[in-house]
Amino acid sequence: MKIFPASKIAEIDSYTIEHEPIESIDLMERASRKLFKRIVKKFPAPRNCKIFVGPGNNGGDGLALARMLAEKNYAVEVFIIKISDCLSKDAEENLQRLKIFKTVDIYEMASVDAMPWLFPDDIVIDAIFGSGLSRPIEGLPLEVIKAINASEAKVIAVDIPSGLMGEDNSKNDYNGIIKADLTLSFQFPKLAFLFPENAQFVGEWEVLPIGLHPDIIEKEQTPYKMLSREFVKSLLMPRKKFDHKGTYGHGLLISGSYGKMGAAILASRAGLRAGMGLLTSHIPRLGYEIMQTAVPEAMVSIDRSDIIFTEFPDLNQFNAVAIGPGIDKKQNSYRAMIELLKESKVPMVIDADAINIIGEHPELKDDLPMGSVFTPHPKEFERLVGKAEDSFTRNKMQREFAKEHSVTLVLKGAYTAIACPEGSVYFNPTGNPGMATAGSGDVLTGIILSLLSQGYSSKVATIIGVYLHGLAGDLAAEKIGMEALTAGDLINYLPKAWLRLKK
Ligand SMILES: NC(=O)C1=CN([C@@H]2O[C@H](COP(=O)(O)OP(=O)(O)OC[C@H]3O[C@@H](n4cnc5c(N)ncnc54)[C@H](O)[C@@H]3O)[C@@H](O)[C@H]2O)[C@H](O)CC1
Ligand SMILES: [K+]
Repeated sequence: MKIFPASKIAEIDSYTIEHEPIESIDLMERASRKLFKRIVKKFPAPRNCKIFVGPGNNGGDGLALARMLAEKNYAVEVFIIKISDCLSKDAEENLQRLKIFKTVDIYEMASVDAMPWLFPDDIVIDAIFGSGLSRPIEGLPLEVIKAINASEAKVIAVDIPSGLMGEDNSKNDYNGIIKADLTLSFQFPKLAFLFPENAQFVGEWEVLPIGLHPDIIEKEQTPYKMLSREFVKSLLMPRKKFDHKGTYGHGLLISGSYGKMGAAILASRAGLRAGMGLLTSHIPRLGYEIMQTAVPEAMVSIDRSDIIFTEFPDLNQFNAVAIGPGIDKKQNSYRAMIELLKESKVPMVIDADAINIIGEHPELKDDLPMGSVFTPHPKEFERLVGKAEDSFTRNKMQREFAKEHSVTLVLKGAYTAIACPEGSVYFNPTGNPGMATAGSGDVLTGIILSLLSQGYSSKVATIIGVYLHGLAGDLAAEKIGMEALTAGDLINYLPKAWLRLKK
């Protein structure tokens, strides 16, 4: 699913109005009907609804919704916040349509003194500003937003919480943003919903399709996309009858050190479960028996060092390489890393301390093999790319890094973001907080290595890998809960994740 910047939404709207064709007031009616149906489904017993309305079409949606709820016998009060002298054309039309309902009290709020008391059982509908917001909120609407946020009422935001910018909130005033319990977004999520610091405003969010024109959605370009099962499934290569293990490639995994052999085991097991034909695990000498016992399917290559990574086997036999899980960043590992980057001609996954080594020695960035994939968590990202004060800026830095170095750069977290060399960013919807556990990243590295070895491009291997990893986490959490989930469970649920993905 594409995610468009707020600035493009008016364009998509106008195209729909002209080419469907549909009157703009009818498009508003269709959108509001979707809101109405969703709200009634969520709160089937009529509740007191207090609807706060702004001057634009977001306010128009609120006014149309008020009429629909009143028809269904919900107790509705409408508060039109006096922000400008007139309402938008369609909002004005909906105000006239609403006035016919004598059961609905309509108040014009010229000052915050007219703010009603909000009870915990009330439903507050936030229809103050939508995608047309152009600057931080001040004055009367700011006071109203603060009062709503101070209440215990359930808050439902129409399209986007008022005050939140669709993308860049780096200069916003956080006091002037509605804190919604539920956000019902028209047709697409907004980019800002995917950033952790905005979760306090967005609450849960859902997308309501409102029938915007498919041609313009197809034609209009955007760098931001949300992964879906259908899309990820369409990227899979089918297995054929006469395939043999050579068909699915041979991966080299460089991992483990003294005290961290678990990372090597997890990444190796995950790699095999993700379908690679052959795996060679290169580990320090102390890990030999551990690996042979825990992962009998893996071949083992032994480092001359007992405890760390200092060398690697002949690379010619491998289709892909991964380095990082559980390695250390000792001086000798850094030296071996210089050689590895120079010699490798196949795509590489670079994770954990391998990222930190490059972060500490930025000149290594000039030797990255084509098709490299980086998988940092936020702290490793900071060491590699730099510090950002907010997620939008971080996302921009991520995109620029991916482009400049021609790499795929994953930023792990809720809605893991995958930035590709050509400038696009894919956000992943699978996964849950149960996966915030030791070894989860090692499993991801193993999976991506496995897919690269099987011949998927770096971009596709990363997309499938990230999606599958999160899906395994979701299936595991469904069965055993989030608290008890460990990285090993992610591997155990990989088979089910594959089946669900291919269903
Ligand atoms: N395609 C769709 O998704 C549809 C969306 N609908 C709804 O329309 C709004 C967008 O409406 P728009 O009129 O463009 O913008 P707003 O309602 O957000 O209001 C903008 C209004 O306010 C002024 N303004 C902007 N920022 C400020 C500010 N900080 N302080 C004061 N005033 C401000 C601006 O100049 C405008 O006058 C979308 O979110 C949906 O809810 C349609 O109903 C259906 C199709
Ligand atoms: K809103």
